[in-house]
Amino acid sequence: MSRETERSGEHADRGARPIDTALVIETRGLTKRFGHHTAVDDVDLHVAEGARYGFLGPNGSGKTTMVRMLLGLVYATRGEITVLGRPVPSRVAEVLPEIGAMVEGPAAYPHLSGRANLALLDAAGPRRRHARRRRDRIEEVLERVGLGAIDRRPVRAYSLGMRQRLGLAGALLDRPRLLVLDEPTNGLDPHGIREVRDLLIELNAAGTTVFLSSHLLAEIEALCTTVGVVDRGRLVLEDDLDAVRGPTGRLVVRTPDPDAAARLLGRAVAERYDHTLVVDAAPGGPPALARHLVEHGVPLDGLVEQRRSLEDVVVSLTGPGSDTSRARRNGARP
Ligand SMILES: Nc1ncnc2c1ncn2[C@@H]1O[C@H](COP(=O)(O)OP(=O)(O)OP(=O)(O)O)[C@@H](O)[C@H]1O
Repeated sequence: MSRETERSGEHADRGARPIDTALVIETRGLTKRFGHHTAVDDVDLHVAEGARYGFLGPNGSGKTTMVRMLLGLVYATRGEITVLGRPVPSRVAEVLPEIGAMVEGPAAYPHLSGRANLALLDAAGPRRRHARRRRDRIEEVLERVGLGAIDRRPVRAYSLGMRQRLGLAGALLDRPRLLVLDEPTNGLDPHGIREVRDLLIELNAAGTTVFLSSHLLAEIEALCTTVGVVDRGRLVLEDDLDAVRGPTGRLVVRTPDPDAAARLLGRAVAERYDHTLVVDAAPGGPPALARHLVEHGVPLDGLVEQRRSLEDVVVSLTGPGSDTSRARRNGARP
């Protein structure tokens, strides 16, 4: 799948294209304006069933607005949304029971305990009829998000990380087919971030499609299979992460004797640091270069294709955060 999006130009066939049922989220020409400001601008999003989709963009680029529209919490100015095969917002009530969501930080009653909050959520959800199993469901999701040991303290005494986990527990209550999470690791320490990542990978392996927004490139890179990059409301890239991080046409050579390697390879060496050389690829690829080096007595620790980093791609496609650039235009200090 490769869908580098057009920066301008309308999609003539947009209205005529049938809905792709392999997609759990699809938007066409989705636009949201707040007054004169366009927060989301003509976005065609494609989230495949089973994907871990990372919606990446700088602060103020429109991620939260997009997520809120997907859940029917904000109405679009223009465009169409289909989630799990149903149009949103007109039939959002039919799909919400299959979606676990956490938007703009977890919402909870601060004077109640985490368990009491989950019990209220559970009672309001589609499983409310199975009240006898409520306690088990709550313990199961608390365990999954690493809050199995919480006591009766009210949520107002929780750290931001604990609230985030509680929000995630709430999103998991109904074993959703689709998880929509806005900045799910906000406020977590590195240990917590890793736990949430492992949990999302585990849920995804069991069949849940994961859509998450983040401004954290490393988080998307470590977790996602597909990435959508948004910049000032526009989707500037949507592709599989493997394709985005495609080969650069160079090879990375690690050797205990970089001087000998550099002498042998001459002008093919594009960069050099410590025991690593970045070399223009020649015909035959890594095997031919490895043979050439070893035949000339250059010992090798490793030799791999160099791949573009997600960071390089994103920086080349995006500007500074839209809030920053707007502030600059208005003469304020960033
Ligand atoms: N209700 C609103 N009224 C007016 N402007 C809004 C409203 N909600 C969002 N915006 C503006 O729309 C733009 C996109 O905001 P949004 O919160 O969607 O961005 P974001 O990518 O989620 O940012 P962050 O990463 O900082 O949360 C911003 O410039 C924001 O100020």
